[in-house]
Amino acid sequence: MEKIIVRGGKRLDGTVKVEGAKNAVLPVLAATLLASDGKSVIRDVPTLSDVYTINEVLRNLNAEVSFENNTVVVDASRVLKDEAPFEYVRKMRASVLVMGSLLARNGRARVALPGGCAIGSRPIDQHLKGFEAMGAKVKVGNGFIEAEVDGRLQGAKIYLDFPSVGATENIMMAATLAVGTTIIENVAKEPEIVDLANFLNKMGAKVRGAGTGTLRIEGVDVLFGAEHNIIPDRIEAGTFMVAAAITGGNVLVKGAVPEHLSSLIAKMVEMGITIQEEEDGVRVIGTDRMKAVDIKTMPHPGFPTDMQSQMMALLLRANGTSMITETVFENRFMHVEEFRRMNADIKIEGRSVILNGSSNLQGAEVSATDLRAAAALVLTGLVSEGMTRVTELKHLDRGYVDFHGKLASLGADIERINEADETLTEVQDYVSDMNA
Ligand SMILES: CC(=O)N[C@H]1[C@@H](OP(=O)(O)OP(=O)(O)OC[C@H]2O[C@@H](n3ccc(=O)[nH]c3=O)[C@H](O)[C@@H]2O)O[C@H](CO)[C@@H](O)[C@@H]1O
Ligand SMILES: C=C(OP(=O)(O)O)C(=O)O
Repeated sequence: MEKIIVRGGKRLDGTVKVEGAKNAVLPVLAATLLASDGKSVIRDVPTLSDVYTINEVLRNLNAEVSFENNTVVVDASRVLKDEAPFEYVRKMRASVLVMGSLLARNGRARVALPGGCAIGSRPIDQHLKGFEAMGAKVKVGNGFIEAEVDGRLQGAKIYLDFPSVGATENIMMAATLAVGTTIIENVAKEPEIVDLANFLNKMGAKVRGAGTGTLRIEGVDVLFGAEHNIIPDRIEAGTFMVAAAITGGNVLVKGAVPEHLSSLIAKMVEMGITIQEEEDGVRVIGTDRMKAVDIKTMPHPGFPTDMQSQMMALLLRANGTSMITETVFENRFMHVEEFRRMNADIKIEGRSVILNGSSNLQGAEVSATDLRAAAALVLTGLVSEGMTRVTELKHLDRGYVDFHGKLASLGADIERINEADETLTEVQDYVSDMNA
């Protein structure tokens, strides 16, 4: 088993570069299936396990896929299969994003039902409601969802009950090849939605309104492969901004786009942290006197749920009591128990967490419950007394490239080891304690 080992107490200093966004590249790669003519070339693709998984899903559907030097090339011009099996959906829920493309391209899609996951039950009823409104018949059975349409999908007016990111993306992709115009109301406004719409338009689609609450998609007859650069990962950027602040350091997060991070920046400034927008990124200068603040996660441009656990780590170092309310996912507080193992003064009250910033954090062996929790536990380790070991790194690898290496380059005392190497580390620590 692999572990990250962090020893607390180092201030971070230097520059760290952000990768392309996981949550932008996954729908963009799903959208490459819409091109029946020409290859798509997608650049700035991070080497994450989720990217390898979606590439496998595409190959399994009969697309030709290569991934080298952060560039994925997809040729989806052959006849595509229409089934995404459970082995992929189980690994990565975003596999359901191929459904809209397959339905539009083949008139049929069969995708394994995603189960629940560590952050809630995560139904996909809004995706299916959209497909049905466009004329598809949807059946659920034997662990699969099947959607089928006689001929082509038809443009429709669809209202989402909640601005779901995945439903907005899946319905948008399906609507690009529908007959007539589709209007989707109450859609998600995340930067990743805008990135997907930009890519679809480069393929020949007619998508308007991305980034606002309403999308208008005029269907076209055919889409072509296109070239695209993925936007920087605002959640990875935010995670390094917190890393800088939590250690009282001074770090330039290169590639961070301030407009994508406005709610996080506002909260960090409210805490007394200095944030400077520079030409090529965002600089964070920490302080020893951070103020407690309240946070409520919301769809974009509200505070992102994907930054909730990292912010929790940061608030454990602020002066006073903070409250964090999670409104996007029903159960995204699994990391709270792990923080308690690190001596955090923190409790769950319904959909909120109340935490006391004067906690005397102590290193412990903790287990990551999802990818952001993994990052947050490492961040807490950076400021805890003694050694923290973080396990279940498969979660971390879904969303962060070389997380420990990047933190080490900023001065953190951190390493990633196999369990077998740990005995060696313990012996080395014992020897250095004896010599001290
Ligand atoms: C790959 C990707 O981009 N993942 C992001 C995406 O996930 P994802 O697209 O799954 O998130 P959604 O915005 O769809 O989900 C938000 C909430 O809506 C609910 N819901 C969603 C769809 C539906 O049909 N019915 C329904 O009830 C979900 O259970 C959840 O409680 O947006 C989330 C919210 O910003 C982020 O945390 C994820 O990192
Ligand atoms: C929850 C996340 O991702 P996913 O939707 O892929 O599980 C995330 O990126 O924090």
